[in-house]
Amino acid sequence: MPTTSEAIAQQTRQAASKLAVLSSEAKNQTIEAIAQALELAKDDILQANLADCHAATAAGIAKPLYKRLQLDEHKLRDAIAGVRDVGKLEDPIGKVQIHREIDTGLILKRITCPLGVLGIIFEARPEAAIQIVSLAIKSGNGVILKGGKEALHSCTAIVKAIKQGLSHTAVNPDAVQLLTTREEILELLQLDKYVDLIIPRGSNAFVKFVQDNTRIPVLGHADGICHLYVDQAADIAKAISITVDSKIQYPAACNAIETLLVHSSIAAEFLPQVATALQAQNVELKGDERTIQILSDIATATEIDWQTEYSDLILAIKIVDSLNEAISHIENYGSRHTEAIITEDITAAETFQGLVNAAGVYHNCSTRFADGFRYGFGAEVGISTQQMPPRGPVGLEGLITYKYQMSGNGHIVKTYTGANAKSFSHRDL
Ligand SMILES: NC(=O)C1=CN([C@@H]2O[C@H](COP(=O)(O)OP(=O)(O)OC[C@H]3O[C@@H](n4cnc5c(N)ncnc54)[C@H](OP(=O)(O)O)[C@@H]3O)[C@@H](O)[C@H]2O)C=CC1
Ligand SMILES: N[C@@H](CCC(=O)OP(=O)(O)O)C(=O)O
Repeated sequence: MPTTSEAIAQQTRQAASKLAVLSSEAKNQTIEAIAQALELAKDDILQANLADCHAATAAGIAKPLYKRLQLDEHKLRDAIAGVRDVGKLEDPIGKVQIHREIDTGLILKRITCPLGVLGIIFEARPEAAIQIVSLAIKSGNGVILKGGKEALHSCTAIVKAIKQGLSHTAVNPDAVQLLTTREEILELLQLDKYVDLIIPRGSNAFVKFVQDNTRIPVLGHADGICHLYVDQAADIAKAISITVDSKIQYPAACNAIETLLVHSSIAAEFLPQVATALQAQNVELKGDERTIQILSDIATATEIDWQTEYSDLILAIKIVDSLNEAISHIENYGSRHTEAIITEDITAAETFQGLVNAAGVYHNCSTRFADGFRYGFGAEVGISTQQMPPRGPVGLEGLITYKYQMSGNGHIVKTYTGANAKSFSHRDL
């Protein structure tokens, strides 16, 4: 007797195999139908989100996490616009990457194709479900979603609307599914027969837990312990504005900074100004001993602070004596997500961007740019923090694979071996 999750995964697999061979036009019509269905269900979705927000408030959710959970009319409108943006992107499926004559009449092609079925577990951020589904459909994949428990009603209303939209298209609504409990996730992890990729968006511990408990390939989207290093050659005005944006523009996002590293030769001038700007936005500051000598009214940062992703209006500050010291701090405590340097010294910027090992290494701009929409990918499934590709914001390209197609006319390998071996032509067509 299959478990509920197994039955769901089986249905998703069947629906996905049909979706995989749909034309670009049919997929784009489907994406438009999803956008329209979400618009039609707008009131239900916003109502469901209100219920989630009330429950989360009663449970004492932290303010930045509340903002992440909240789906107002503007956020929903932007998410629906994002669906249509994905529709406008080039179809990533069926692209011929290699077209080669191996010998006369023997032709090799490498062609992009969908992965199959994706299992995506994400935090309590309802619009993520919308972004993920649009990318999954455009890349020809079925998708099984599981959102954070605080977003249960919102995700249920969103997926209901999406399925409603799909019911008028060439795509079977079974291609998109929602799981709602942790127990179902544990079952999902065992379903390597039906699921081709698991993407866990969550803490390092959760991503590791998933990796340790499944044979399905895992694309980890883990912690963002992001740093901003203000170099001795920084432009102070730029440094202040970028620090404030990187911290407060969306503090619960994984690409917000948690630690500010400041070169000692600029610290006395920079720190009081940046502290005023950050404190005006209610950011709580913590500093190492040298920082506290300049900013006497802030708390002391300890070893734990360098390891912490606050996801909140809190920032740890450390003074360093060199670019190398900043790089080595990031090497020790960074999570390979997004790291930035503020400097007018091009050599320092190049050294930082060359040596820091992270998915994003930025110069003179905010870490908050780490985002699929801002990179021009239309949307993102999340931000991969693993070393192997896909790395950073994952868009359509991260959801496809390829296959080799070969066509001959009775060709056999024996012809190309032994004393009278024929040579391959290996001619790109
Ligand atoms: N790189 C990226 O793209 C992203 C990274 N993150 C990172 O995730 C971290 C925490 O985010 P947060 O919102 O608290 O997310 P959590 O790690 O608490 O939860 C994320 C999802 O994982 C599920 N989950 C967590 N633990 C388990 C478990 N043991 N078994 C089954 N399911 C589980 C949750 O389910 P349930 O809610 O039901 O418990 C939820 O659906 C932060 O470090 C953040 O930076 C977050 C989003 C994107
Ligand atoms: N790319 C997103 C942040 C990535 C993300 O999903 O973060 P999170 O808020 O932890 O869910 C953004 O810039 O808003």
